[in-house]
Amino acid sequence: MAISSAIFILIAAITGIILAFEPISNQIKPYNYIDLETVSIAETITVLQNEYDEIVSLSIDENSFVKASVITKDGKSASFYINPKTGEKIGELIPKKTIFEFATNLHRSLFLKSTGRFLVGFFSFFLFLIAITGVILIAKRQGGFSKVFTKIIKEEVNQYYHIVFGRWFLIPIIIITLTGVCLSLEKFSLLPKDYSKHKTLNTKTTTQKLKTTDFEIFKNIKLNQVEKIEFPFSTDEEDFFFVKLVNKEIAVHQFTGQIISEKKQTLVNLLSNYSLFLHTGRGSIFWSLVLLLSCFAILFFIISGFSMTLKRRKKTDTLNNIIMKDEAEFIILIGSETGSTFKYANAIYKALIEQKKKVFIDELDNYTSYKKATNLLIFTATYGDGDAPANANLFLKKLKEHQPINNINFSVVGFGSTNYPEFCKFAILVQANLQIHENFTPILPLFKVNNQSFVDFEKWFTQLKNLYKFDIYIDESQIFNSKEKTIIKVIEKSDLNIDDTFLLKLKLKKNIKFNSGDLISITPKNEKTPRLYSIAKVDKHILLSIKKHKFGVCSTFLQQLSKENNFEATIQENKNFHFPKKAKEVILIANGTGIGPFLGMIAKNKKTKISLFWGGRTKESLKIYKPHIDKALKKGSLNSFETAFSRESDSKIYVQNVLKKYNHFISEFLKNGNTILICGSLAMQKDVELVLQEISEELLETSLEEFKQKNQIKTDCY
Ligand SMILES: Cc1cc2nc3c(=O)[nH]c(=O)nc-3n(C[C@H](O)[C@H](O)[C@H](O)COP(=O)(O)O)c2cc1C
Repeated sequence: MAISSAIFILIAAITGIILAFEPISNQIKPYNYIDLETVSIAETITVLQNEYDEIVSLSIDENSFVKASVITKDGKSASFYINPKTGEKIGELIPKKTIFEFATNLHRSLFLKSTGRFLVGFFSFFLFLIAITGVILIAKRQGGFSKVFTKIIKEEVNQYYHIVFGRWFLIPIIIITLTGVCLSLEKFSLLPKDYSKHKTLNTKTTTQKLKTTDFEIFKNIKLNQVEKIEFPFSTDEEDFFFVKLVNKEIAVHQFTGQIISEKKQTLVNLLSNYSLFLHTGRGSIFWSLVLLLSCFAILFFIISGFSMTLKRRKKTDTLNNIIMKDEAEFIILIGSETGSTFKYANAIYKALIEQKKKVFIDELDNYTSYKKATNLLIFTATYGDGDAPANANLFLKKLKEHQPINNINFSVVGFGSTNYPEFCKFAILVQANLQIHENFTPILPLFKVNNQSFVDFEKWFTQLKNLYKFDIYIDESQIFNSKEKTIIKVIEKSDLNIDDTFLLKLKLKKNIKFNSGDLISITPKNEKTPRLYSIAKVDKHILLSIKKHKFGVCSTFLQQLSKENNFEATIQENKNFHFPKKAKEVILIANGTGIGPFLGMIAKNKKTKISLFWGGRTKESLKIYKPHIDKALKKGSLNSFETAFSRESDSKIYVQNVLKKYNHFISEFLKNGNTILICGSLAMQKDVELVLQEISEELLETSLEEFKQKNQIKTDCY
């Protein structure tokens, strides 16, 4: 259905775009410079009678161009545009251009005559339904009808603009589709017929012959109310003037000027006139432009809609179970709407299968009983305003209906985004429902993954591995398209510094977009588990700050590389740890090699006031970073730099100790909605967060959680 309607709607939209130019190109012709409100019928007739032998008809079109059909003094019949004040011919009639003729036919009937007209009307109605259901979907995703016009969070370009344009063009599209349906119904004579007749108002009461230009009625009616005047065909008294006005038709006696009969416009006439105007934009450049933009919007909806569907299909069509549900020991259930959560669930599924585990994977809505299941892993996203995703609506109900056969250990991973007030709310609900169920036992606390962050996910994965003592790894290419693997060349390597740290400058062979804060994933030879390093982007290259661990396979491999060496890696976007756009002030906190991504953020900074806090062992530890810091301080891209050394004196000073001294600065900073980025060891992150928590509680009387919820605290710690 989607494809067939898309084809028809595509044709209608493209031809609609062409046709929108017709009224515009007509309107810009210079034939309507006289204000018709100032000219009466009598005036125009007077001048026409002087100029021509006979007048056949006079009409005013939608562009307010006055057209006269006359017999000229040399006996020829002619039609042209006139100046209604002087009767002069001012231009030839505009012939319909071939392109508009062609587009009109295709638009109206696809060159298929009645069948085509029917199809076009039918699909016009379809588009109306699509628009209405689209709004219902927006409401569902935004968390209710009252939120349809609230701020949209930009998750994905297609999805974002689908909603933005959806809001702007909803009303014009509804108008276009409904008027389209009306016009089709009219063509098939399905609108109520106009049976009304001329009502006789007067019969001739006087024999006095007046000059046409002396008729009171013609003196009183201005041209802006007139659509057409047909002049009497002969001098027979039974031949009248037929005057079609905007709101009625009248017959006027050709000798006395009396109104003989009139016919008021019916509702059906009015409807079809308005349908024609609203559907074609005739006579209005503004409305033609609205129609034009709406056609472009429809094209965009078709393209973005298909693109989203295909992407989702690709992500969700991948559940390939090799055993039946009742044989499985591990059950993986997914709650996902746009499909990204599937990638993670599938990666875990494959990892467990490699461990020769009996695993069954399914969507949350298919929850049922599982004869041999002892472990349940749930991965679920959250939608709307903390609601279940599309394939998980029924889960909580089904959980009550199906009593598990065995006792089951479970772990829930919530996928969500801190951009939404109800971060991972549905996962929280699932966790709570399982927790109070007597047959389910939690093996791990609820884990939340922000914006599909691989780093967040790995934290859960590491705990799962430790808990089950599994030697499993995730095939990253499942999560990050393996095509993205790229060759990387070493262009610079620093000497090994005092704490076995070093800097590595790398060049990408392919032109891949990345930012400071993104991750590079490197899998050493003969190894399966990839290692992640945070990237700094300096002079378009990658700068890594690495600590060589004594038995570290990857860090040793990287340390042994020399200039010009190549190796393979993938770049992973880590949106959660990008430098905030348009920020006035930012605080960066790091220890050890955690300073890495910050070197890139600082190097690129132009307008933001950055305060950097860094903790290391000794002054010597700073040596490899110092040139970058000094340059930035001098250039002004770094505002202040505070250090903490843990092995310089007897009293150990850590970065969190220095932060404490700046408590007032930090509290003001957070209060003003600014962002803090933290990078380095997990132990440091914990201690820093304790200090920030203290500052929030003591000086701001709130919890640090509030700032985390608002995405003011971004972390990348390992
Ligand atoms: C319209 C919309 C509403 C969302 N609402 C929430 C929400 O209330 N809470 C939350 O944590 N995440 C919310 N998210 C973020 C998604 O849960 C998150 O992007 C998730 O990773 C998507 O996974 P999926 O691709 O498997 O559906 C929302 C996303 C969209 C597009």
